[in-house]
Amino acid sequence: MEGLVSFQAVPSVSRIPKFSFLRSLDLRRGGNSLSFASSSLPSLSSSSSFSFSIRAQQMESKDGSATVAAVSESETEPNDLKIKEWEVGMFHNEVAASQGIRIRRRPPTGPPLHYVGPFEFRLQNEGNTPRNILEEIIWNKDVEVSQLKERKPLGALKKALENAPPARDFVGALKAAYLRTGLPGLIAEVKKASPSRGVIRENFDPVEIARAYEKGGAACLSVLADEKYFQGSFENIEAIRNAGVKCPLLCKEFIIDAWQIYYARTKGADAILLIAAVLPDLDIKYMAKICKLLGLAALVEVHDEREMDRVLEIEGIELIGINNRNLETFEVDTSNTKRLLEGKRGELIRERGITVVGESGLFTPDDIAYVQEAGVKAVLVGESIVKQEDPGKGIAQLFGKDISL
Ligand SMILES: O=C(O)c1ccccc1NCC(=O)[C@H](O)[C@H](O)COP(=O)(O)O
Repeated sequence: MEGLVSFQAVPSVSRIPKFSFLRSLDLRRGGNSLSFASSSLPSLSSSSSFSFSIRAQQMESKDGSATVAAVSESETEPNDLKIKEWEVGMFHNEVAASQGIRIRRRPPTGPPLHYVGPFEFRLQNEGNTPRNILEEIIWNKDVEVSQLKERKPLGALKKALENAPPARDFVGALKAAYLRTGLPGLIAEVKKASPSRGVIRENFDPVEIARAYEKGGAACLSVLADEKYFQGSFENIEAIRNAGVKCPLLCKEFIIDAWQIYYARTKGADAILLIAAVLPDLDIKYMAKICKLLGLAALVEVHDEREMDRVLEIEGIELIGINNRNLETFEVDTSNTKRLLEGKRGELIRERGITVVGESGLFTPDDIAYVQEAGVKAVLVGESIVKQEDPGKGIAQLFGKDISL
């Protein structure tokens, strides 16, 4: 029988995926679909649903089962590396899913093809398309970073660190601003465009905007590095730093690889962003350690209670951002900041002296007062100030007074 047969399967074996099952796969008919039996199926979270397509001559026995047996090593060899890469990606996704992370990492080249005798298998991961904008950004970042890493290996970056300007105290600058003004320290964002708003500022000169922010009383700056979705760049960070702007700089990038942290430092960044919706706990721990080593601050961003609880479990976190924007849906709700700082969580944060940053959707003095009342000592603001003709004056409007004095 020639044709395309596909079926859904939700394997429950919990361990690192191994593809030895390909060497002996037993396919059985179950109703109008096919089911399979194997003792060594890849371990997947219960939410994952994998469809297997089989395009081949199907051998059927009388009871409706089809058995694919014993494929030699030499037949699988060309595909082995891809399979391994895919396994690692799947394992990462499984760990992430167990921590409530919905953002999956990109399958390296799509799922690998498997040739088993006359059979050809492709494991398809729900069509291999990102499920939301954040996932799409992360999948693109994966490709981008691997290309950049080839051009500038970590060894070269470590060497370049010797010529990087010294890291400045990002958290210290926020605390000093709070003490000086009695208002949340401002991280003013140098942001040309965003996926939710499109182009926010047409005549975009990053250095001019950075200078205006500094003059207007910003404590620190956040500079978008992502090119594809935000029209930012690492060169903007470098240009602002080289122009002599004194405010410490946050590299606003989607960090998925420690390499990016070193890269940000070589460009003059003083802080980086770690997004809990994207990074499993171990990655956050590991990356926060690298930041310490390089003298960088790590702003760990959360959006919901589960992410906040995960981050509070990690020792040594000094700076937490609460994003009011849901990065999967773009929905903005400033009451998110308040909700996440209520009760035990707020107590723990105060006890530990963690600085909390209220992020996104802040437009008016009332918005600032609202998140300050909720417990933040800093705010991260982009759109409302960057779109003003004079972004420095935009700051005065946002706070309802001149905070530069
Ligand atoms: O801003 C977006 O559309 C966006 C989409 C997907 C991922 C991240 C995104 N933004 C990052 C931010 O959270 C904001 O740039 C930052 O908090 C400032 O927000 P705002 O003051 O609302 O510009």
